[in-house]
Amino acid sequence: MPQPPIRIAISGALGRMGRQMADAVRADARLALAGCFHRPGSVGDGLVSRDEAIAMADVVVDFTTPAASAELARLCAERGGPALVIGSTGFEAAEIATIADAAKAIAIVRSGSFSLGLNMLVGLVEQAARALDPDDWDAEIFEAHHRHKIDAPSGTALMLGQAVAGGRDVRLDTVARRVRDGVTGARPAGEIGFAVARGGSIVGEHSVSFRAEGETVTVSHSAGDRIMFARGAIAAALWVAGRAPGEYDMRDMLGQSARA
Ligand SMILES: NC(=O)C1=CN([C@@H]2O[C@H](COP(=O)(O)OP(=O)(O)OC[C@H]3O[C@@H](n4cnc5c(N)ncnc54)[C@H](OP(=O)(O)O)[C@@H]3O)[C@@H](O)[C@H]2O)C=CC1
Ligand SMILES: O=C(O)C1=N[C@H](C(=O)O)C[C@H](O)C1
Repeated sequence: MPQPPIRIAISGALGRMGRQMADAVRADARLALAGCFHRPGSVGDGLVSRDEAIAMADVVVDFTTPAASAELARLCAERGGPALVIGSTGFEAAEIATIADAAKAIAIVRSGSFSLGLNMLVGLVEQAARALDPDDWDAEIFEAHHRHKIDAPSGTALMLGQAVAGGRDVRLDTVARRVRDGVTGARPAGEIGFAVARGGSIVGEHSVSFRAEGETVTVSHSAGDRIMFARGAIAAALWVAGRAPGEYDMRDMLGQSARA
């Protein structure tokens, strides 16, 4: 029996990822575009209101801002659905708490990267971090993005940082060095460092280096086109439709959750 298409609403539809998502959904026979919405009050250009889009959808896919995503999660939870796929990055703790609370009522997949390749790399990074003694091997994460990006380090860089911290059985926030400037002192063992570049139209470059006396191990991921983020978000939407309430990530979806 052919399944009816999953109805997808797109939040932030006029953004870089929103436009990619709308094209990808239109091109996918398993999906129907339930409605595209932008900021509240923004209509025309094929847009509907947020309320209309939510009412028509099985899943909302959201690439906007942390504040907009948290508000959307609260709203969907209040109504008992639809499910959510959140790709926004740069969250504060309070916004993460709002999303966690909403996930008690609806299913939410949230990831700093919907790239399948990147999520595979996260597993490799965790494995390397587990194998390489932090007293000898310094972990440093580098990311580069286009000039329009507003948050740093990127959501992906923070995922990679979590993977290093997870492999070392430490909490990232206790060892992360997100910025260096001035006389910083020598590098403490166990620190996880972040470096950031912004410019031009770079879609997304990430690398993790482990450096010891006399040798370096580097793994990296290079994004050439936003379409693969859209394809990953579609895979997440198909996976989360009709799923029990809870907060999920790409690794749950790929069957390799490392969560305690
Ligand atoms: N997880 C992943 O795989 C990926 C994540 N991202 C993340 O997704 C987010 C969006 O990225 P990108 O598309 O490049 O950014 P854009 O700025 O191009 O798009 C975001 C859009 O959201 C709109 N917006 C703001 N507030 C609301 C609201 N309350 N309701 C609906 N729409 C709203 C913005 O409108 P306005 O222009 O008027 O401000 C903007 O058009 C970022 O956090 C980015 O880091 C990006 C790529 C992949
Ligand atoms: O803002 C972007 O463009 C991207 N954001 C995500 C992030 O913060 O890691 C994913 C991707 O790198 C593109």
